[in-house]
Amino acid sequence: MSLLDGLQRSGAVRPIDLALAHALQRIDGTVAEPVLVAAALASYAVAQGHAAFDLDGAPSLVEAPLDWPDAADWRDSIAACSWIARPERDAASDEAAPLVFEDDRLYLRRYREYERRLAAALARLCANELPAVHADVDALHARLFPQRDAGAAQARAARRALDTPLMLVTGGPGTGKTTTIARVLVLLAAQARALGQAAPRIALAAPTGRAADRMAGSVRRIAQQLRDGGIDGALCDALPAEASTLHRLLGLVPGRPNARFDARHPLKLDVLVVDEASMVDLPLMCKLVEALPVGARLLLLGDRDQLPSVEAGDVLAALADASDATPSPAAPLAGRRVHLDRGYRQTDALVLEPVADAVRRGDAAAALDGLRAGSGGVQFHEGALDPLAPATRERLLAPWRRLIGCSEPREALDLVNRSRLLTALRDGPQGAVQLNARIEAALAGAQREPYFHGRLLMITENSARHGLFNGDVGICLRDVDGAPIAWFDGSDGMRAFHPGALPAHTGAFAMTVHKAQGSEFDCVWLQLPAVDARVLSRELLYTGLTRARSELHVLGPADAIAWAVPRHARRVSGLAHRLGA
Ligand SMILES: Nc1ncnc2c1ncn2[C@@H]1O[C@H](COP(=O)(O)OP(=O)(O)OP(=O)(O)O)[C@@H](O)[C@H]1O
Repeated sequence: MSLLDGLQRSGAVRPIDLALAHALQRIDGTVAEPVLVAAALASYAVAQGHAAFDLDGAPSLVEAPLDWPDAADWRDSIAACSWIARPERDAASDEAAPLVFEDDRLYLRRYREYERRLAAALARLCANELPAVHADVDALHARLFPQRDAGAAQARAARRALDTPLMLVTGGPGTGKTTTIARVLVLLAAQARALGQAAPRIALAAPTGRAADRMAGSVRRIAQQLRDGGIDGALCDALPAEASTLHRLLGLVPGRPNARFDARHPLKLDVLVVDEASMVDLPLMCKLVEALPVGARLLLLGDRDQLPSVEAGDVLAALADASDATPSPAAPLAGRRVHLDRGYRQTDALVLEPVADAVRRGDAAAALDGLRAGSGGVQFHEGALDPLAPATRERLLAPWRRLIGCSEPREALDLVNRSRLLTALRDGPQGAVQLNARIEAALAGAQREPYFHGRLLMITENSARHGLFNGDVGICLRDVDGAPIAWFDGSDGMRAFHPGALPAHTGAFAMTVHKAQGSEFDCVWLQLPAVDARVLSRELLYTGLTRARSELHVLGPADAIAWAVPRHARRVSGLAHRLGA
């Protein structure tokens, strides 16, 4: 049996990946079989979140015991194929070739172009000349960041942000990224005033609606604190009260490839702040940076230890690596990042840092010790494989049961958003689908209705027509006549939909950690699987743990910690290399 047949029979890759190989075979019967297989894998790699297929990575990309070609032979046959461009050998190599082989990575042309365009756009952005920081602004900086040891990294990040058009601020939850950048925006307003310019046009954006709402809420709170602290109100007015999703900002409509704003029709702003940058994928980051007008500033906030974007990328990690490169003309991002590592959040109860830090560092034994010690709001239900078992059932369901007596949509949504069951997997007994169904059955009780009072819903597709987007969460409530209505949060208040008219959606009491990226909950129940799975990674565990604000329950075998912590959810990408790392 040929390798291509073997790949097909294994069921490990998608029909569309094989279709690319078969199309190539039809066009040119002389294309060697290893090349056809590599083409299928280049397509499959993108679906797995990689920008390209790394030739040495076949066994870890495809879960099937196949006899992979010898790496050197594979390389040679790819290099000899006229359907694959080789820009390193021939800069003008065929623009029409569907695949590009570069740096030992095989790309679908489109993704190689996204990487190349993003690297070029970032280099252009970094080359923008900025006026020198005015003395008044330095004075205000000193006032906003009184030099205490604890806040020194924040002060440094803010000062650096003033004199660079691109700045990355990385750090875990509650390390003060938003606090720092909000003060930077006040300083930029002061700089414009000192130079006799109009106040800067500032936009706040994030990859998901929830993350955008959370950011806007934080910035509004910080603006008020600054006003209360005696900072000039006119400067504080420069802080936007709202934030939008990146899709809305760019005018990207589902199903249409082109954004309303792009390099030829740039965004009308001077400063763009993007939160949760770890969730931004390669195509979106490319479109975003290209759409910035000349002279604009970009401030990226994120936590590189979290899961990378679902779609192709791991852009934040690449940018962070590029910012750590030795300064040189080939490394435009060098020195443009500050990492904040001290947590400030007022947690009353939750002491998460020892466990989260151990996971981040890759120390499984320390993570397990921290979980077992179980102090400060962290509880490890060691060996528990079913959160609905008697030991935890009522504690898990209690906050959602309270919804029965609640008829006010916003109050109900706030209540239900306080607690969430997160899973590593989607399917199987410890997966989100089954657990959610069982929770719904327990809560619906006598109602036995699919859209029972208090059911939590999550939208799973983008629908511009409804103004509802993948990941939006809403609540079903019965109206006075007993008819079910689904309520979703909107910028103008709660919006009502007939459940039958909603775009694709699912129940959301239990959801995967992937779906919970960008959200936080007072209480998180994190169910780990009984058996190892490839999605179980250090980043997944870290992201799951850090969604909790005041109470965290981890359920699962101790082994799950040992499986997850050594495994990285890293992605194949050439972006850092293009930026001199
Ligand atoms: N230097 C500081 N001194 C005291 N408190 C601080 C300091 N910096 C931040 N905080 C407080 O810590 C909390 C978290 O800050 P902030 O929201 O800015 O963190 P973040 O890194 O943006 O968090 P997230 O990743 O969740 O968005 C806030 O309550 C803030 O007031």
